[in-house]
Amino acid sequence: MSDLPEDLTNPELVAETELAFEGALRPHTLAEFVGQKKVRGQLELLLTAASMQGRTPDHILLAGPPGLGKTTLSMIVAEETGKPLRMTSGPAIQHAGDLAAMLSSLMPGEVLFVDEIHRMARSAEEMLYLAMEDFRIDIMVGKGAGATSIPLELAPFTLVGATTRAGLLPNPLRDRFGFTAHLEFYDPAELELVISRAARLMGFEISADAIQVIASRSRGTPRIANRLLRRVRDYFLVHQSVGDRSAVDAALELYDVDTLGLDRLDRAVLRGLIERFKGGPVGLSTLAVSVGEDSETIEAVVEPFLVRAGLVSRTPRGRVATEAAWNHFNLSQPNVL
Ligand SMILES: Nc1ncnc2c1ncn2[C@@H]1O[C@H](COP(=O)(O)OP(=O)(O)OP(=O)(O)O)[C@@H](O)[C@H]1O
Repeated sequence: MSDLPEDLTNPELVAETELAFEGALRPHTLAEFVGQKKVRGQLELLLTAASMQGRTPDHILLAGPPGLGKTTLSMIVAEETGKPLRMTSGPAIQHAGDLAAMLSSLMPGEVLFVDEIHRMARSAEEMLYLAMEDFRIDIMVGKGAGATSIPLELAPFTLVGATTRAGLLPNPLRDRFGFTAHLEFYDPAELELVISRAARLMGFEISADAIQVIASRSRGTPRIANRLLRRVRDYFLVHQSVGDRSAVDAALELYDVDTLGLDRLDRAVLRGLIERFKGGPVGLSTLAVSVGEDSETIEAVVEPFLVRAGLVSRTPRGRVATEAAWNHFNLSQPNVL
């Protein structure tokens, strides 16, 4: 059975039922997209220049933790260019043939979104280099000494790749993107805008200070903000409460969302760091093993927010719990000599 409080603040997990809800709240244009001012400006310039020259926009890599709007931005690129969008993901491309079939059926100008692009098969990656650069692929026919390659022209397309692990992409692939957008966690004021927009779309009243509380517990992530808002709306409905701060506090307490919005895994990592390793420094893989998770999840999903929240720092000797982390658990940091 799923543990609801844990799921609530995990931006990686998206239930089927949530997809329709997310779809309804997605902004459709760059102007509607809240926050990420720098990335918005960069994308706007890239898309406008391409449209002025009547060409397909350069390939775009969107890098950043889950739930910050990478899928949404890929949809916006398609909407802004007025072209169809084809969506797939790295794990779905396990053979070069899967990719060849998709690339050869693209319409001119189509936007191809590849989520988790760092998880694509190596053979497909190599095919993609040529496709991105020359809009061409080489199809191998036959086997062994008699094998020949037949070039196949492709319609020009824009690849939008999304990754939580830009560092894992091989250089030749990374270099073929005309632009890499690094999505940052949202600050509370931006999340307040995301939440008030979503509340408006969901058609319910909520006070400004209630919005503030939700924003402060959303881990800088719009997906979590929208999810908490949904639970708060349920609470308002069932308890027939007005959308004020005390009802929000009660709703979030019920779902065990702490004051910083930390989830079970965040807390396990922090507690492990403090209790088992006296606050560190400790290496990433040792820390991951101690909480029963793989290093990739800790590095890509858990750590970025803990670092950004000032709870963990990365040092050359390993991860260290900061004083704020000790304080969060009401523990006192031992004196470091
Ligand atoms: N800037 C934004 N303004 C308003 N809503 C946003 C914004 N960014 C994301 N959202 C909302 O947050 C939810 C998650 O966004 P999205 O699916 O684009 O994230 P993602 O980065 O692609 O996540 P993942 O990598 O896990 O697929 C969606 O419901 C979307 O509407």
